[in-house]
Amino acid sequence: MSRKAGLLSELMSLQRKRMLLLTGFSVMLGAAVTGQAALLAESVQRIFVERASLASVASLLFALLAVMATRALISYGNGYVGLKMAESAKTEMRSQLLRGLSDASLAVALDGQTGGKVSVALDAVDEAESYFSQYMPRMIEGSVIPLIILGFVFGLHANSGYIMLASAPFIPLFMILAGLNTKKRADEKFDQLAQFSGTFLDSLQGLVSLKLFGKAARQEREIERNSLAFRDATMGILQIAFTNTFMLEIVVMLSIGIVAIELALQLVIFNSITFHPAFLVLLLVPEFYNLLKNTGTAFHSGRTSMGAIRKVERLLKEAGNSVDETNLTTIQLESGKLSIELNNISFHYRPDSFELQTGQLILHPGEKIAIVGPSGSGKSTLLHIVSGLLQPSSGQVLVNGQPLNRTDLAIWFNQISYITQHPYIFAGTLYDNIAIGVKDHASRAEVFQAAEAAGLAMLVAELDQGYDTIVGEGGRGLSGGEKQRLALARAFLKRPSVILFDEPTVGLDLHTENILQQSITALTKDATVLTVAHRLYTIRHADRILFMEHGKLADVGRHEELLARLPQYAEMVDIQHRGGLS
Ligand SMILES: Nc1ncnc2c1ncn2[C@@H]1O[C@H](COP(=O)(O)OP(=O)(O)OP(=O)(O)O)[C@@H](O)[C@H]1O
Repeated sequence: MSRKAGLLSELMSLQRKRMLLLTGFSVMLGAAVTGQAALLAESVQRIFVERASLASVASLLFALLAVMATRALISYGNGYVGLKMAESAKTEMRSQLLRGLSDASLAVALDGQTGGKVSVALDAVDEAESYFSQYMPRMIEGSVIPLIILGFVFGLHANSGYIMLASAPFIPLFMILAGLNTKKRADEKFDQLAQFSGTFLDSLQGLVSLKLFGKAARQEREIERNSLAFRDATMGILQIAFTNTFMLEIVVMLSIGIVAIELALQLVIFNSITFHPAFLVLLLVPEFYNLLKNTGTAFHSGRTSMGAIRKVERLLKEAGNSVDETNLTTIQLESGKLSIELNNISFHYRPDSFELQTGQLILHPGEKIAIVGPSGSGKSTLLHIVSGLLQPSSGQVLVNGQPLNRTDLAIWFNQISYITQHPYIFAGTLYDNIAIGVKDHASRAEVFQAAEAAGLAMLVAELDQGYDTIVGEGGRGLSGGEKQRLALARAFLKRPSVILFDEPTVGLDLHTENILQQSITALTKDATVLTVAHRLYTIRHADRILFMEHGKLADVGRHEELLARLPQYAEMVDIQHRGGLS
């Protein structure tokens, strides 16, 4: 769905039927309110004024009871529809967020604080609930029932009707004045909450580093500062709410008082009205103002919710409009050897910063390509572009001659494996962590086979619970080499046509490196491979080497060719030969 119309109107358009239902309920509620007052006034008139026997008014009292029960039932129905509206709006917002964030490019995913995004997806969406469960039902009630009551009162006693008509606009006026301020404060509140959540998660994740650098106390103060700012923003909103309620109460009490005095004067001094209609009007007046007052209170919480909805909308905008995956897929890929063409790609993270430029380059099917170059020259960025995680600013990636669009990514991801230096291990069993390598279900035997091929069998044998050992956050830790092997096992299970690989530079002993190398050779046998290479072994055995410098491809060729013609390359190889000491 288009986001041009705004998230709120998008959400409201999904609620049309329920809004109609609420309007119907409100009309019925208006009839019940006036009916209840009429029956009550009639009962009082008969029992206390006309001194009728209880038996003669029994049917009247039963009717009154029935109307009261119906009113309660309709109110319940109103609340239920409101909750259903809130439920579906929250589901819609969360699924849009989930889609938006998972479809977002890597650059967007890395932008901003994770904790802030989590807070928007959880807290802001929850806060948006009252717009649908409170604000909308009260607003509909407030625009239907008071009109019914007013019409009824005008029929009974026009003067009271005029007083109600003259005083009623003060309530929406207060609502609007307070609401304008609430909207701004609600925006501030959610900014504070997102900042607080972001800093909190960031600090938790980096707790070890903070402690080691003796900065834990400083971070504690930062969290405290953020939390106090959030408290102040919340208290500011509550202050407005209390002032608003106080002002509304005064307006309501004054208005009821004026109508009551006017009725008393007409009844006692001018004798221009009888007890029955006067009492009926007196019963209806508080109903009228209470409804308007409830609308005022709901208006306040509605404005707070709008702030939350805007926060969700902003995050959705940042994530980029989620791609509608239906029928947009154009690329046709079959497993096997795939060629990749980089067609004059340029990319920058931000304007006026580092820029990657590839020129024209074809990676042939089954070719083993190594990317080398100084730190910061753009090797990982190039890998991210080829993987589809980053979208080029201009130029195209072509796979088997077909341009790779954002909509094709699901198909493309099915064909590739990207093994980074720090593979992510999810909280779960070792088995599940390997099994995510395939889109469809993999048999246990296939998972075991993949683990064995990746050299994980020895580790599994040492674990009490074997493949069912919980790893990742909160589970058993894994070493750098073990994580790499786990990532390789995922790839073995997937058997991709293209493998993108970011070799770890440090930390692996020769034995582990040997096991990994054997696994990698077996895995990459038939695939097209693009490796950010640090090991001399990989570089030497590559079919071609891309040498990158300042974001550009400085040269492309075989090891011997580059040694002969590119001094920077020769120097790099020399340093590697001397064990990295220069
Ligand atoms: N998310 C980002 N936002 C902005 N700039 C970035 C981002 N990621 C990387 N860069 C910058 O882009 C440039 C290339 O980074 P990249 O990680 O591709 O280099 P690299 O050659 O892989 O480096 P290394 O060998 O040290 O891993 C660097 O100047 C880096 O600071």
